[in-house]
Amino acid sequence: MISARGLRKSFGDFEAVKGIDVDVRRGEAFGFLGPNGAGKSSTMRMIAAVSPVSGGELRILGLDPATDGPSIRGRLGVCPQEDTLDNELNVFDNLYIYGRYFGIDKATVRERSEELLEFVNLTDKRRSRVEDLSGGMKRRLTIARSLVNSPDLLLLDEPTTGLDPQARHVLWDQLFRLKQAGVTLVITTHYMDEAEQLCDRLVVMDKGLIVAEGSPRELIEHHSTREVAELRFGIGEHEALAEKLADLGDRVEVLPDRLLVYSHDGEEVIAKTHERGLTPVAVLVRRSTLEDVFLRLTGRTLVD
Ligand SMILES: Nc1ncnc2c1ncn2[C@@H]1O[C@H](COP(=O)(O)OP(=O)(O)OP(=O)(O)O)[C@@H](O)[C@H]1O
Repeated sequence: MISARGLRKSFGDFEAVKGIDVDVRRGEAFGFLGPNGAGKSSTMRMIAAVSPVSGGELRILGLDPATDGPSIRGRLGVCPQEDTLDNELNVFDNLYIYGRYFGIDKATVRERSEELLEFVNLTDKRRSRVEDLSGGMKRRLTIARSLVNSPDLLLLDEPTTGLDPQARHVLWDQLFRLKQAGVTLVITTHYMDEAEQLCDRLVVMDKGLIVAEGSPRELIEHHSTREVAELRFGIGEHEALAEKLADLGDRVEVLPDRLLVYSHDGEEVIAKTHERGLTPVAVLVRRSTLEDVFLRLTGRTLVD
């Protein structure tokens, strides 16, 4: 569905994407995970054929965005980071008018709009004004709109940024159902839980480069330990204590408010910490996540 080789994007002298290789296969959910400024949106806009490639090769659905932009755009669904719904129109007309832009006939687009409203649970809001919708409803309507032309490939740029936890879960559920229906999903996100929930495969991006690639499970197995013991001591104590606890795990990370000890047995780390006469204010043992992978690879947290 997508093939990129040495793909680059520059803005003047600044290189936002510094030569990346990506392959997205039909039917998978593929993610770009990285912090703000990693180059995810710049990559996504090139894939959406709305931003010219600065270097390297890019094929979308086997087509070249430089010469086949209109054909590519007609076959994609795009859900941009910012909502771009038409506030002047009601919910139904946002779908209907958008569908008509694609040249779909009136009866088909009407039927399709009704189906999509049903799919995103907005049927009872069909005559509401867009500005009266909650943030989660607006996102769902944007996703419905991006599906009006029945795309094979759906691009979602930060689909749940700014939504509350419940609205995020509703949206994940809908994206999961789309994937089951055979739609290929490409998602950018800086939420590691979103990447873990939705993506079959992902690339971790940082500063315009891909720093790792694989399924969430592969990335975690390869770059982290099974468990992490989180130890919270008094403010300012973490740096010095990290040295004292360094031998308890594969490695220790110092965050401003806690120590992370990476080990296959987190409970043992905590027991040994107490044996050494150290008493953390709070402890937690958890499984490694993609956040730990990112920290390992870049030395920073995703939400910096
Ligand atoms: N039109 C532009 N002109 C100049 N610089 C840009 C432009 N668009 C993006 N950039 C810069 O390119 C870098 C990558 O931005 P990009 O939006 O691709 O990152 P991102 O990973 O999607 O982050 P975000 O989640 O904040 O969108 C940033 O440093 C950004 O300031």
